[in-house]
Amino acid sequence: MSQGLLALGIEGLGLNLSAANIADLELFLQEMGRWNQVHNLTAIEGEADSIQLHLIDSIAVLPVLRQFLKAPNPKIADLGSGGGLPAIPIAIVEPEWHLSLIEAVRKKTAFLQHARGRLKLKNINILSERVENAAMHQKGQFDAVISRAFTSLARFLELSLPFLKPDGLVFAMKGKRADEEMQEVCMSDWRLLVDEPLHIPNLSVERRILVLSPMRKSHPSL
Ligand SMILES: C[S@@+](CC[C@H](N)C(=O)[O-])C[C@H]1O[C@@H](n2cnc3c(N)ncnc32)[C@H](O)[C@@H]1O
Repeated sequence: MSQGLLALGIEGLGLNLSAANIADLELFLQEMGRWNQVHNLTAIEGEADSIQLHLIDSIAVLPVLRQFLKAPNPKIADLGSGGGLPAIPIAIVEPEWHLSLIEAVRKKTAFLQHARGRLKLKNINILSERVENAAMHQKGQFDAVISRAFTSLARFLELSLPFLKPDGLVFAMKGKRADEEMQEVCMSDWRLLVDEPLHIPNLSVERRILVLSPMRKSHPSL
């Protein structure tokens, strides 16, 4: 087992990760690093540990997801998945959950397909298209929609709505602009269930998770 993620304090998240989980997370990081050099998948640069910190950031939301997603095999859509964050780390740690990764840029979805094969992940599905398009053929199918660094909160909520089952929830991973972004959301359309700070070991920037449910319980065109 590599010391990389352990040294960065991944165990401090209290997720009870197995040795196999950590090995798979490390393998994902290696593959991402390798593809990044050639294909410039992410804008992540600089300090050697930065990709690891993005991964830890992605799984720090798991306690909140576990608290709300009680069905045995919840279906989750990750909008604007990029190089697979947060969906791939979540899929590694929660093999019974089903994740659909929606990403418009083909070189990114080529990497996601590669990672799926390399990690033998049977619980992810990759949609190489725009979210707006995927919404038309995936209506009302998801227990949850999540995103990280995708778009403004108001736009994310608007794009999420068609994907949600009647009791579906939206999980927004946000930074310090969350309050500003909340101002743009029409709160007669959405109920804010959770707004919690996330503590990410070794990451000083502010992280928050917002959980919202739509007031209108199903999409009008369902
Ligand atoms: C800043 S990246 C974040 C990627 C990843 N979620 C992360 O946290 O590293 C935003 C991603 O959203 C994708 N994207 C933006 N608008 C999109 C749309 N309408 N449909 C699908 N993907 C989109 C971009 O191609 C890009 O990969």
